[in-house]
Amino acid sequence: MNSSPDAAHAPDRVDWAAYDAVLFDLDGVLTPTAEVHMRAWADMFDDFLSGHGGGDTSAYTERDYFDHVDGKPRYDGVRDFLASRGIDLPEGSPDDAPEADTVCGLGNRKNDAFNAVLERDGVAPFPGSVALLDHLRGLGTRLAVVSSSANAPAVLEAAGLADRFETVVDGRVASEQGLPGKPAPDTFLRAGEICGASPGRAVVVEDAVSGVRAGAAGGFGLVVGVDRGAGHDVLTDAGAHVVVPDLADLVPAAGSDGSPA
Ligand SMILES: O=P(O)(O)OC[C@H]1O[C@@H](O)[C@H](O)[C@@H](O)[C@@H]1O
Repeated sequence: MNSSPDAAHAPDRVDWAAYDAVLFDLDGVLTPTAEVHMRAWADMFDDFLSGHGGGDTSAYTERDYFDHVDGKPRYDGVRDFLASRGIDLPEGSPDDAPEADTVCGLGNRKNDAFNAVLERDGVAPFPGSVALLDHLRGLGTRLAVVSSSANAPAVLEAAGLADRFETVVDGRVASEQGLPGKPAPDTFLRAGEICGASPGRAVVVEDAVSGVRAGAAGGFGLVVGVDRGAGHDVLTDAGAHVVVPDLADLVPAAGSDGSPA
């Protein structure tokens, strides 16, 4: 990138050819599934809070999602939200039944709700994101998905995007390899390594504050925030160099960078 951060990071000036790899978050970046996660979390927490005695049981809001849950691995989201309300539940274990009032039980309850919607409605990717993927494929850029979700492979499959990426570092891979989840940078660093790109030559694309923080903490060459509700300024403050409402805004016009759009 050139020396002036503002000019260098203006959406129409992103020089994709300056990077070896682009590391995409999935839910809310490539597919509208962040909304499905959001709905499933809200249904589960509404139900839980209405029947719980201690701590702050006031209504769960969209702000709670963005501040405490968005972009984090499943049980981290449950734990961080409950902590924000002063509610202490036993951790339990991933095998817990969805009815169990444990951190894992609540996470599993939400996961069942998420999968029911995915199965019922399917998912279509954001057209602007597909346009950017097409552009990057034309440039030969190496592409990865870095998602906190253990459901990432199923979502990619359902969206018809499974064959677009060289690697998928998802929630399951992270726990198998002992990698801390977002906002720690480790999952992005791992994907960059697999794609043979140093952090300075890789781009992180994220819609969640926790994910943007991970990109900033990893020292990536460019951190793109996609504002699907977290807020432009919030994403900028978390460390995004560029914030756009849709990735179509980052697809250069045909021929402007020597490649087809
Ligand atoms: O699908 P899983 O494994 O429960 O992952 C949870 C998280 O996955 C992320 O990709 C979403 O953006 C989060 O907001 C969500 O809570």
